[in-house]
Amino acid sequence: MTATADRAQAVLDPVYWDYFAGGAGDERTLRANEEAYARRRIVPRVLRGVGERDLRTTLFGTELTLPVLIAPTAFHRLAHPEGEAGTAAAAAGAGTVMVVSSAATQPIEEIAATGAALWFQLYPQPDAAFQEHLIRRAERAGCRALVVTVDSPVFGLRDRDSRHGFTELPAGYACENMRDAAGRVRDIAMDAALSWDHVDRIRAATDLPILLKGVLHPGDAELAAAHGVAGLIVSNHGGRQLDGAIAALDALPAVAAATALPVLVDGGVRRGTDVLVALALGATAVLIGRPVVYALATGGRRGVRELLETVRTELDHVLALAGARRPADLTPDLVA
Ligand SMILES: Cc1cc2nc3c(=O)[nH]c(=O)nc-3n(C[C@H](O)[C@H](O)[C@H](O)COP(=O)(O)O)c2cc1C
Ligand SMILES: O=C(O)C(=O)c1ccccc1
Repeated sequence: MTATADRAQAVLDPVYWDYFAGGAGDERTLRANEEAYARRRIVPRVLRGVGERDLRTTLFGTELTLPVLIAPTAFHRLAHPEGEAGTAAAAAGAGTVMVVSSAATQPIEEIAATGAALWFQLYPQPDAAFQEHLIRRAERAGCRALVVTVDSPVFGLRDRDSRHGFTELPAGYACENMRDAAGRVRDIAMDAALSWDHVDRIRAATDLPILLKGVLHPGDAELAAAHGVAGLIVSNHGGRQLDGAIAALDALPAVAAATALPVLVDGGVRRGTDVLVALALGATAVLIGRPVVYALATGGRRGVRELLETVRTELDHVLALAGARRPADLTPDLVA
């Protein structure tokens, strides 16, 4: 991953690089996410007659060819002119799901035209009518799930962006999926007053499965199930929100133990071994954020496809070495 990050830094405007790469505060949580994987050691099983591996995973009725999704990240056109549609084309080619950010810089309909299986990420909006408008649009575009980000009651304080004065998209770019019924782009509202009532409201507004993204506490995992949520994403927003928050991987086991819902995790997943460790510790699948943006910046859709194929090859390989035929064979005893 380091090589791609370095190449991305070399091609990107330094302001955009810092936006993509950076985190909140002292970036402790940003670092902790990767360090948590680096700390784990795999305890492989031998002579299991594994044979050909099978990486397929089904999530809410969609079959993925590998248990690795594309995390929602903002502003893909700042990374590469192909933008979100380039990323989606790679997801389609690889046979996985792209979660499209609320802050995508292309219309969801254009992203969907690539044929990719899409989920739509939603910042819960205090204006109920506007929120319902956004949900309808995502549904009509064919999105198969809603990912409701709950770790952002306020926007994270990111020193790198403050230093650059990077507060909004440059001219010629817009959050195309934040248009209201009159076609005007609205700012993404973050609202610390939001509560579980709001989750209930979103649920009442759609039949799509709802995942909550940004859950770290097992108590919230229990509440989520009680509120009819379909799945969870254990995440600290890639260290961009609450600096000092627990590493995503460290939070995973307790969240997975607290609920029967499918639990996904993101933050710091860089290699096939990381995917193996996350699945062994209770995840049904993982999502990848920054590496996708870096691959898009350096190679457009082909770059992102290459990244996904590399992760697939690595995961297939380490499953064989650890004595597992399929993701479901991975259990916590395989990780020390
Ligand atoms: C540049 C950037 C933009 C992001 N934008 C969003 C967003 O719009 N919505 C969201 O829910 N998460 C967003 N995230 C968080 C990612 O979905 C994900 O949680 C995180 O990047 C995973 O960590 P990783 O980058 O270490 O893989 C963003 C992350 C980055 C790096
Ligand atoms: O930068 C982010 O992490 C992010 O989530 C976001 C939220 C709103 C607008 C743009 C990006």
